[in-house]
Amino acid sequence: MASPGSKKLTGLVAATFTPLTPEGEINLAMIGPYIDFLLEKQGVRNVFVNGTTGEGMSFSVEERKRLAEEWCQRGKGKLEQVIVHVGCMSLKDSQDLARHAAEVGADGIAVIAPSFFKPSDADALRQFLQEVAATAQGLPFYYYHIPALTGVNLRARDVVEGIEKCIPSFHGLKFSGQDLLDFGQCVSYSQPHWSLLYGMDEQLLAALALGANGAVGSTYNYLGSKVNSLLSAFDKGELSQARNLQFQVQDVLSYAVKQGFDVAVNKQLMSEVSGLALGPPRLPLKPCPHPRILSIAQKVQQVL
Ligand SMILES: CC(=O)N[C@@H]([C@@H](O)[C@H](O)[C@H](O)CO)[C@@H](O)CC(=O)C(=O)O
Repeated sequence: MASPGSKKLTGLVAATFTPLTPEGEINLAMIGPYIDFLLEKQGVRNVFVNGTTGEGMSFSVEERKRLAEEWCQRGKGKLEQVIVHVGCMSLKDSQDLARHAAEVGADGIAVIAPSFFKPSDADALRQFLQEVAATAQGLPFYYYHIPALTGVNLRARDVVEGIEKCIPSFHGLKFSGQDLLDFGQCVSYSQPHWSLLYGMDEQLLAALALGANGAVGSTYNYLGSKVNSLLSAFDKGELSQARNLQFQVQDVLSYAVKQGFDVAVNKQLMSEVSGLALGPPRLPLKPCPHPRILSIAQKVQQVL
């Protein structure tokens, strides 16, 4: 298990897809080859498991445990960090997953806002996060902000207000929102050991300019190498090169959106580009016709 003084999470973090068999069962055998692909072909050394891209909310607690365990075991000595998303509608399920993540050697956990019964204010959400974090004390904890999917439109800046008083293991946030005012205010409030991870791949450069330390996203599964170049151009102050690389990512994503882009399409795209058989999505997501995937994959190949 990671210690409180563990290495700060920076750089690219792939929000992983969950491999399924053609029959729709979790396919643990794909995780080893998936890790090798990320390391060898994308230069991506961190993963975010069971999140949105990984359809985490569509799996049972038992399935999520088996997935977390496999990613931690296979990633040991290879990946730098495995962050496990443990958010659920039920506080008890989240606590169970958080405890389990600590037991299997995750490097951190993240929690999304519950979205059926929504927290009425930032304090209610902080209390929910606190009760989850307390079951995995010492394991770095990240708040996962994704208002477009949760419908919880609390400002992240309000959520992190005084958060370390109730969550001593708080290490930062994964900000998957468009509101760069809110993101900037989180950065300016943050502590040096926090990681501010941005989650909208199409506008990462803007978040880097505001002080993001890294990024968690779905496209880093297959555009990781390209976006690593963007990060190093930005670090060297080569802004026009960084902008050019961001524009290429934007071209791919705006093309994909025009074709119809969701987690199911994205997963099939990853299978097509990587050659890894990741299988179908789980219902309610539905597979998409293959020609559409091929056309988006061609667009991806053009920028590689
Ligand atoms: C809504 C959504 O899926 N957002 C993605 C992005 O990486 C997104 O796919 C990308 O910016 C393209 O729109 C991530 O923020 C999600 C994520 O990190 C996760 O899987 O937990």
